[in-house]
This record gives sequence, C-alpha cells and structure tokens, in this order.
Amino acid sequence: MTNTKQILALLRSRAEGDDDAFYSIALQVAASEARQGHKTTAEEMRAEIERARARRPRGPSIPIAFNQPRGNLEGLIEVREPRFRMKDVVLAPKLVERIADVVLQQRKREWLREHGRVPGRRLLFVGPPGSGKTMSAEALAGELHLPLYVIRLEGLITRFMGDTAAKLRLVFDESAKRRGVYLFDEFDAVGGHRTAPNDVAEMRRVLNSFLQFMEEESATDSLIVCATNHPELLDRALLRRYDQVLEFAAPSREQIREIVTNHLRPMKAARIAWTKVAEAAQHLSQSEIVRATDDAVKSAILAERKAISTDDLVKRLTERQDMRVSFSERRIT
Ligand SMILES: Nc1ncnc2c1ncn2[C@@H]1O[C@H](COP(=O)(O)OP(=O)(O)OP(=O)(O)O)[C@@H](O)[C@H]1O
Repeated sequence: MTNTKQILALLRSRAEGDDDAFYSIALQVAASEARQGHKTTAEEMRAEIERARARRPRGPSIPIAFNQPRGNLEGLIEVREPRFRMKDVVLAPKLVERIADVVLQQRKREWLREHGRVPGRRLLFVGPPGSGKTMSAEALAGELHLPLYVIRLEGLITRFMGDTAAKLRLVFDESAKRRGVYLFDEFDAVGGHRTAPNDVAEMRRVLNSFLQFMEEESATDSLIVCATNHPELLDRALLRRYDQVLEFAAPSREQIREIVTNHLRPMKAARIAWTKVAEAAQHLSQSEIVRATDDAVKSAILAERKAISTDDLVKRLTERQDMRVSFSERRIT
C-alpha cells in the first residue's frame, strides 16, 4: 500500500503549488506499486501523470537543473549536461538508424501507449573502448533534452562491497523520480570474473538485484543504458532484459575520414590522401583517431600554418599506434 509519508508529501507539494515535486512523488508511488507487482496500477498511474503533465499550462521553458546529486546519492551518480547530439557521433548507418528509432519511440511514447505499446528504453551498448558508447548515451540524452546520469559500476562495487545492491536500489529509485538517461558504465563489472568466494557471492547478489530492478521500473520513462567492453561476461538472463542490444565496432574507412574531417577545424585540408590516412588509422579506436587529429591540428597551429597535410595526420596516427604497442608490451612484462 502507499506509504503515509508519500501521501503527506503529495498534499504538501499541492499546498505549496510545487508541480514538479507533486509529479515526482506521484511517480515514486507508481514505482512502489510496480515493486509490489501491481504493474497495471503502476502503468495507469504513470499514464495519468503524463496526461496531467501534458495538460499543465506551459510557461517559458525552464532549464533543467544539472546540479550534482547530494545526500544519499552523492558519489554514486555523476550528472552531466549533454554536449553532443547524434549528428556529432560517427557510427555505422545501421546503428544510427537503431538509435534514431529509440529516440522516436521516446518522443512519441504517449502515442505508442495509447495504442497499447511500450516504448523501448533499456539498452545495452557493447563494443571496444573508445568506440563511442558513452558519447552515444550523451547524444541520446541531448536528443531527448534529458540529463545524463553516469554510474560507474566498478567503482561502486569496490567502494561499497557488501552494500552494492542497496546503493543500486537508490539509483533505480532516483531513475523513477527523475527522468533522464542513466548510463551504467563498466557494466561487465557485474558479471566479471572474481576469485575470492565473497566477491562471487556479492556479484550474484548485485546481478540478481539488477535483474529485479530492471523488471520493476515499468513506472518510469527514464532510459537505462548499460555499456560494456566484454559482453561475453554478461549473464544470459540479463541480456534478455534489454529492448535493444547495440554493437559498436572499429571505424570503417569512411568513418575514419568523417571523424578526421570533423576535427580538422580551423585547418584547411586540401589534397589529403585518405587511403594513406585510413591505413595509418587501422586498428585505432574512434577516440584515438580524434586525439591524433587534435594533435596534428595543434602542431599546425603552433607552426602558424593554415593547412594540414597527409604527413601531419599519418605522423600523429602512427604515434598513437606506437603508444598502443608500448602499452600492451608493458602489460605483458
Ligand atoms: N563514434 C564516434 N564518433 C565520434 N567521436 C567518437 C566516437 N567514438 C569515440 N569518439 C571520441 O572519443 C571520445 C571517447 O569515446 P567514448 O567515451 O564514447 O568511448 P567508449 O566506447 O564509451 O569507451 P570506454 O569503453 O572506454 O568507456 C569521445 O568523447 C569522442 O571525442
């Protein structure tokens, strides 16, 4: 049943004319109904809240407050104002299409619900480091004008060993209260190989809680994005919970060219031999290519040049390749 404190808080927010607090508490009530297995009631409440919100007179647009969370959530969630839109991310056309589909489903979520359909909002991003998983979550938030909340799971687990599930509960409760894109980074930490028996038990608990929270939160319109470099470590039961699993990959030749071109400003880039650049960029991640391009642009600026050459780019890309080799050698020894 609904908590008396929640009813009191609802009445207070009404008396104070604080609409945002009113809807936020109402969503909490819907979330606790969902937790108790009353999914239809929760869904009805959430739809009524949406309808009431839509009916409210629209004044001048109010900027979303991007303050860092305080109290119980401090140190668990980092909030970011999105700096990117989807046009900034260079991805394979199929991936762009699938993300655009998620954006559309979210924008038209009420329309979908009126037709008995649930908009997709649980996403798993899989792919190598630096391929744009975080950037895409940020761009998704940018498209939907929502804040991005980042939860670093590895850090959370290490810091709160034994208490991780309770901390995750706080995060999921927050996602029911405050609509946003919730990015669970380093997600493989949940299914990662642990050696100590205590750690294994803790991971099982965390994973089970996560599964339960993913099922429960039908009363929220927040997006849950989990990102991992190691999908093979993830539990099958967990994979089934996602509406979409999106695979990020190393950049194609065309994508390398697009990334470099996007980062050349203010340099002119006439007569670049793109085949040579693509060869030099082979096996580098999108993130490394951005850094190499930035390095090349910086040296050209310092040399007071207005244009950049193929050699400038190849030199910086080769440097990044060397850094990779020396890093992996150090890890072997
Ligand atoms: N697909 C991309 N298009 C354009 N820029 C990209 C892309 N991928 C990465 N970058 C650049 O590299 C930076 C780091 O990428 P990002 O953090 O999104 O990678 P990631 O896949 O989340 O990596 P990790 O698994 O290490 O967290 C971005 O801020 C952006 O500058």
